Amino acid sequence: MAQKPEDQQGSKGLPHRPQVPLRNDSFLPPHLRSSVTAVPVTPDITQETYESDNSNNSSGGQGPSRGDYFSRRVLDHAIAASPAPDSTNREGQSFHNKVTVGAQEGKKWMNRLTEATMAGRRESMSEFREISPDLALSGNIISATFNIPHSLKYRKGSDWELTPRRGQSALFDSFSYLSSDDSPWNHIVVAWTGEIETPTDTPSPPGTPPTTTVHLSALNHLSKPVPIDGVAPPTPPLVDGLWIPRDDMLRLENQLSHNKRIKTIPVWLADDSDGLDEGIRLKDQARWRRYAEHDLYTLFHYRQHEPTDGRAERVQWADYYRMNQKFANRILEVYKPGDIVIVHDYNLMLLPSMLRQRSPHMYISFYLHSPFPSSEFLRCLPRRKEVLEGVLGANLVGFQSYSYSRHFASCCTRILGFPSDTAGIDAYGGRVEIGVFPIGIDATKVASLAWTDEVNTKYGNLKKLYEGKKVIVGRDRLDTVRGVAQKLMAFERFLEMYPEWREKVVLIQVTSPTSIEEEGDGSESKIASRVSELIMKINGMYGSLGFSPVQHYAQYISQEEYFALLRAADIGLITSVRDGMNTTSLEYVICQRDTAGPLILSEFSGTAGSLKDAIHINPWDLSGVAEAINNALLMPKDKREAMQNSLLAHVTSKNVQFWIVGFLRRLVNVLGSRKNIISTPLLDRSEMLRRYRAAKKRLFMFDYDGTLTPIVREPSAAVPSERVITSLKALAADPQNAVWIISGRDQEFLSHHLGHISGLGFSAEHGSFMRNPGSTEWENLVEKFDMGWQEEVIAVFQKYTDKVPGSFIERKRCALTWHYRLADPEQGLHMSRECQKELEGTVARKWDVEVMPGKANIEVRPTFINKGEIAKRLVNTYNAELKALESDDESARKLEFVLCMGDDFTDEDMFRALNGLSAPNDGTAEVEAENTFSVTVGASTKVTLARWHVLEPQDVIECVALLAGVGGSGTGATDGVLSMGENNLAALAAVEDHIPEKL
Ligand SMILES: O=P(O)(O)OC[C@H]1O[C@@H](O)[C@H](O)[C@@H](O)[C@@H]1O
Repeated sequence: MAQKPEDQQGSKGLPHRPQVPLRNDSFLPPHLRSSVTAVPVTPDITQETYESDNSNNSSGGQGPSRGDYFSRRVLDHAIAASPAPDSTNREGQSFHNKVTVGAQEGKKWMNRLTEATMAGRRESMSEFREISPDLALSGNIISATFNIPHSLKYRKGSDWELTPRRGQSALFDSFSYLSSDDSPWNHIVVAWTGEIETPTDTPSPPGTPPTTTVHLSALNHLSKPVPIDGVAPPTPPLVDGLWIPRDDMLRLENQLSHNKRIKTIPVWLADDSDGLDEGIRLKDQARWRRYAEHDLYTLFHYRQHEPTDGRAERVQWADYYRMNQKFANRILEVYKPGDIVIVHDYNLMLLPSMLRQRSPHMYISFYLHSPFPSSEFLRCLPRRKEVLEGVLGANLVGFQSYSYSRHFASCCTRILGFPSDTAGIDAYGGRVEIGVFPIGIDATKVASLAWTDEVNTKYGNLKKLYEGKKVIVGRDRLDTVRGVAQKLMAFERFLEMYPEWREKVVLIQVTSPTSIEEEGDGSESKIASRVSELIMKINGMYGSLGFSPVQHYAQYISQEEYFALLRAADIGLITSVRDGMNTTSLEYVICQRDTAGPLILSEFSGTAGSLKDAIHINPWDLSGVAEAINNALLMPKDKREAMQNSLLAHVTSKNVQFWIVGFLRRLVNVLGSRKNIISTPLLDRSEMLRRYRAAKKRLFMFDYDGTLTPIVREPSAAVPSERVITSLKALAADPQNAVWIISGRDQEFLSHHLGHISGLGFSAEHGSFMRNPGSTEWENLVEKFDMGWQEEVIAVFQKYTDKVPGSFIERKRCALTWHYRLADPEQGLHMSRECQKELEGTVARKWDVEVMPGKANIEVRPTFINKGEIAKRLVNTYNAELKALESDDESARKLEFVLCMGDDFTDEDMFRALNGLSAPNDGTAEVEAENTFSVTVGASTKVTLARWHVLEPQDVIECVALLAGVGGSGTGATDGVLSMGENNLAALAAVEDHIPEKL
């Protein structure tokens, strides 16, 4: 196999050579390796048609509930080179006049421009490795996308017929680039076969009834042409399945994996596709796209279905889940450490976390090609949590525009409760970065396709046909979000408002059928009839016998016709009411390089953010659009050219290569920086257990909220579970143990919920009150402190309570807390920062009190008393008692084991105190460092003074249960092991054996 440029120059002596040989077939699944011979040539993907679904890259056609499967995971976890074309040359002519029109010239011009653009930044692997030198990149990229880039036709026993798939041209062009010799990466695509078409009768598998013909259009009713004029095309007969024997499956895999342009590994989807030993039976093939297209696509474009009883949704969700799982299985067959996985679009939103679960250190990114709605909309989706959590398995999540990324972050905060900012989300103990990467097109390819002889002829014909007329061109898919009806209404308004243009302007609207299973409720035929009605009305009102102002083509058109049309236009009109990235608008800009026809673009298109020089319109404001059309038609040439130059420079420089390379650079950066951030090690439970068992006197200090119980919305609802009570009881019952709860909670709460465990000691309100084990009396440590500050704090808290709906004040005897857990999370956080600032600038200056931000709260308490002081006091007291025993054994004169666990800012005082008490490491410390386990509950990336971390309260409880010998943890790890009551190695090994599984 041909080597990439960099491999040929292995002598470059680069510090990080790929560990996996580049460009060999070890990257393929085993059964496809070394089968390079006799591979039939498949069509070049660059020759794909532009006739349909191409207008919007976001929607290119393409179980079980989450439980706690993911919560327990650990995430360690050109303008550039060439100047923009000048608007004038030396003679003062326009740049465009300089360019000779004609196929060859046009191609050369565009090639020169793009080559210059790319020249300065052709990537090499070493460049990527320099971004993050410590990253072990293999040089391989696995792209996961829903459909393979080909449509498939199957005939038993012969080679498969592969034709380029319609739509998603930008994405497929990015695949071509990554797979080409211009890119330093090895690239492979993992994708579903898509609905397989077969024109002939096929045999049945052994023992099953014979099957007959399967027609694609029978399987996905929405992929058939839309009956725009009320005449439906004939429907092919429905059949019950297509059987593909194993040999033919392998033949396709071989063809796809040796494709000249893009190597693909197909994902086979069928009900019983687990075995695949004999072959595969395909029945309702469209089912695999149903959930994504019916539920996600719709909602992401701000459209909602009527609520249902959920039965159909459950089935579709199960298919979606299984489909994502099949992708994960397929990827893991080829994945090697150091490979980068890029998951594309809404069909595969569960895939990142499914991969993360099975390969915690995988480099995973996710890119959403469609819009992402605001949390107000997303929260209507019954599976909102699963979908968000699925994506959060990625290291980097990319969006088309800033507003989509902002919505995603805000959904993660509002729906999942994860802290987020504009750059990322803190989730599952790690950081998921987000970024904006507007997709581009392959400008060189489009330019070369748009100036062929055939296109030139068609262009000439069109110009002749519409001689003397101004031509407005629209090309959209016929679904509700493309705004075709809005466009027609605006055009009608234009003819009404500006009668001088009647009979002088024609709107050529090409409408292709949708391939999206979006509506399922007949909306697609409703929109088709609405479009027909509007056209009839406009043509009836403003047309004549010899002229129709709207020329409507409800069909796929050829690539040549498409480009001829874009070139022949005086105005490009895009009125989508919502779309991710509109590639037609980008292709229009290329096609207008000589004629500079203005582009009128909906502000609701993701492209609007990048194409600043287009004329932006609101498709809902019909008079505004009409006005924009009139202005565009009257626009002076120099203004049009200036706009065009700027747009063209943007489209050619921010092309598809720029997009994918930018995305990869950012990903490599994110992965590299991940290594440098603070990482507190995960608690070594076997080491802790060993030390525990060896110790004669042990001290335990547990925080309460967020440590022994999860944080809940209503503070009073944070009651200890049965397992917490049983484990604490067992631990405290051991006379060698001193067990304390050190909390910000008040005496009443602690006494009420845990006071019955007589062996427990308590410290309430961050150290203000103490109750010794075995006692019911509380000692007041702040008795002598002036509490005058409380009224001032309450006044400030009250002000914020009035401003933030859902917030409230918790008055304890000493400490005061303002909670915003029930408030809007973003407003709550913002106002809590204001509140903290205000308190620090006023009350805290006057009184000796500390203002502490907690989890969705702010607390104020006297400075001199804190949890750290209590920790010191306990260690000193117990050590003093041990010394008083005057044992001969030196080690028995001090605590031999200390475990302290907490989750928030206030617990850091305990960790700080213990760090002080366990130093120096020369035997003179109050407690030896190796016997001191300070553990924070939360991410390994959290800034903490603790030496260890665990992820969540559940882990704390399992630790307590492990030490106390309480079984039934659900892992079985401790069952029957500690009850042996002996410190034998076999028992310990048994525990250790189970620990990795648990962690
Ligand atoms: O110190 P802990 O146990 O984490 O508690 C912190 C805070 O948690 C909150 O939930 C309580 O309402 C407060 O009263 C308390 O101070």
